[in-house]
Amino acid sequence: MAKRQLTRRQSWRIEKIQEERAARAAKRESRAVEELEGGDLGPEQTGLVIAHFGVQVEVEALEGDQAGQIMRCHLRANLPPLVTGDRVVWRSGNQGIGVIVAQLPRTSELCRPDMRGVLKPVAANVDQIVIVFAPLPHPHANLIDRYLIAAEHAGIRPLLLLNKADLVDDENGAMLDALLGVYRDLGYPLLEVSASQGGGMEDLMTRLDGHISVFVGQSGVGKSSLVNSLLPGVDTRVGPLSELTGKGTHTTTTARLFHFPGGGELIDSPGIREFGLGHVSRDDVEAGFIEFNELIGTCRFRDCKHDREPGCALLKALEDGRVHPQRMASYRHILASMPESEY
Ligand SMILES: Nc1nc2c(ncn2[C@@H]2O[C@H](COP(=O)(O)OP(=O)(O)OP(=O)(O)O)[C@@H](O)[C@H]2O)c(=O)[nH]1
Ligand SMILES: [Zn+2]
Repeated sequence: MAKRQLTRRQSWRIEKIQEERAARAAKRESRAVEELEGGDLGPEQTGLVIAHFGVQVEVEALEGDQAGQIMRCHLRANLPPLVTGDRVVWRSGNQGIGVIVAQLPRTSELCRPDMRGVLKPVAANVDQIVIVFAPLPHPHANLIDRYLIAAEHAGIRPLLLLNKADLVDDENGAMLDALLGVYRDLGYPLLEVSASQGGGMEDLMTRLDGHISVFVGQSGVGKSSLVNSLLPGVDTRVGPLSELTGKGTHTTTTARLFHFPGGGELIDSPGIREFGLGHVSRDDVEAGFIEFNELIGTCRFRDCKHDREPGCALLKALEDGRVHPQRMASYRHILASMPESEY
């Protein structure tokens, strides 16, 4: 989509129109739900939201004869907003359309700021963030640390994945070893693969099995290549079949859940691939540096900025080699990039 500068007034009007549209859609929805509920509904069963389209969702049945089947569902009124990955209770209606009657508790939420800057969940129950990097484009420790902070903040385990292992050579080898060493020492799981040459992909599949994963990372590191090789024959850019034309519609915004043939699930969307450090506080940043955990709160001054204060536990740990200089630099860089008010 082309980016245009909108005036405040224009964006306000667009928002207004969108709100009115949403209100009309909600009204139509509630009539549809009433109609469905007036008819014969199947028993309550659990399902998994695999995609989300405005006021309706696509649900995969998790139990019984219908397990694995996908059904378009309306939402009963007063349900909280659902996102891809949500587990729900639903009932099937006639004509292959169902009704969601309840949302089951989430174990995690991935959030992104919406157009107004308000944090909104975009995926639920993700339990593994695969942070992809490569010899090329040149990996930035700082960016990896930002993803790690986001993962720690969301309470989701990270997996560091070096792709394009085939491009490791004498020139970049030492730099990559040093980079990987820092994270290995911190105890983060690490894997080296090559999406194009196939090396390490079996290990990756094993790591994906039993998890709902998302792939994140800088543009060009090979996320599409990885996903395409793990989901052969699936066009992840194609949305649901349009009822009118029967052709796939390209949905670029909503997240979709895919099953890896080797086990495990992927939730993917362009938005999720760019998922980064949204709105976090100084405390969140500190909590994201897991090696700081036992040090924070032990500085001489309660409001220590760990800059040059005497009796600073972090500076002492840096001096003793318990905190890696690269991580300390990264921590400072991230704090410096945050608005003053967050301090
Ligand atoms: N040598 C090598 N090249 C790879 C590998 N994986 C991907 N590439 C190449 O890296 C380039 C970028 O790959 P993409 O899969 O488009 O990267 P991406 O992370 O999805 O990029 P965005 O779509 O911009 O976010 C392409 O030219 C791929 O062919 C690999 O394992 N080895
Ligand atoms: Zn300090």
